[in-house]
Amino acid sequence: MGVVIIRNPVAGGARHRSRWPSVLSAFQQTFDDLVVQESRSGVDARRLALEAANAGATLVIAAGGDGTISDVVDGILSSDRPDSPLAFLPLGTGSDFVRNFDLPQDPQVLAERIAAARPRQIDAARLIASSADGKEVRRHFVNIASLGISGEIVECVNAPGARWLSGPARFLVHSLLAILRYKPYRFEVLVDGHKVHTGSLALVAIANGGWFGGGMHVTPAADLTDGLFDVAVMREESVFGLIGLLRSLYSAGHIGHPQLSFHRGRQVECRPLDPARFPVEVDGEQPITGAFVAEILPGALTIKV
Ligand SMILES: Nc1ncnc2c1ncn2[C@@H]1O[C@H](COP(=O)(O)OP(=O)(O)OP(=O)(O)O)[C@@H](O)[C@H]1O
Repeated sequence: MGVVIIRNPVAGGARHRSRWPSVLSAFQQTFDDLVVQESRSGVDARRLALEAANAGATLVIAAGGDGTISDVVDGILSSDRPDSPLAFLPLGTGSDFVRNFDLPQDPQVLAERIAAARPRQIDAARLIASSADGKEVRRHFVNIASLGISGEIVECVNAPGARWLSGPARFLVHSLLAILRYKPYRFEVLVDGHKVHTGSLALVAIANGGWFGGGMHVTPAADLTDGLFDVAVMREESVFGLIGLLRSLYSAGHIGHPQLSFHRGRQVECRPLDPARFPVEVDGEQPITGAFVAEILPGALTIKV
């Protein structure tokens, strides 16, 4: 098996669907052994990636947004060939993870850059949580897991009834609604076994990459190769304070804010103090609910970009 593109045909909405034929043609000109597989769901994207890696794909290209990249990473790292190289073809709405790589927009230039790139290692991460029936759930992720208001926004943005709005408008509308309804969440955060917070807060971001929420530069010092999470804890409690804080994230103007602290570590544990209000998002999707432990996996993912 040669080069496999795993494409989410619904990622990025109509704008990306209309671009797809020209993008595909650019990749076909660069890779003569190209196979395209379309996912039917996130679970299906994970399965396709796992099967491609097990079948000996020389390169897996995730074509979609952050959710698709996350599912493909989970598939590759769960396969028998977790060192199978991965590249990205950004076709998502927010496409936050690829901001870490400064990729060219032109599909032909991107395809040539991927073909010429040397494989290298970056960190990935694993979440360990429990399902509703008490079974252990393990899930890889690659960008950011967060909880609090970000989890609530993702829940609303991804709801089937919200899809009538275009991606950016949907994100803006649901962010505003969630902020207007905002009441602080209560949980406990431990970094490498040390308690860094107990009680009310707005948001905790456990980051491998630097961006989430469609361009919010929440952890500007994050390094994909340092073997550590950057953890941002936001304690802001008022609605107006929160609006100001979230706005400042786009330009990384939140650094030094008195209600914010940053931590670094290999393992982060989050426990709800109020289990009914514990919204979690993982790379923009919601694969788990409830308490979890996140572990960094230094150099676990091989990329070619
Ligand atoms: N064929 C499909 N039909 C419907 N949903 C799919 C399909 N394939 C994957 N999905 C789901 O599509 C959702 C969105 O995917 P993705 O994150 O890649 O795009 P996006 O939301 O437009 O971009 P971003 O996350 O970067 O903002 C994910 O929840 C994934 O599980």
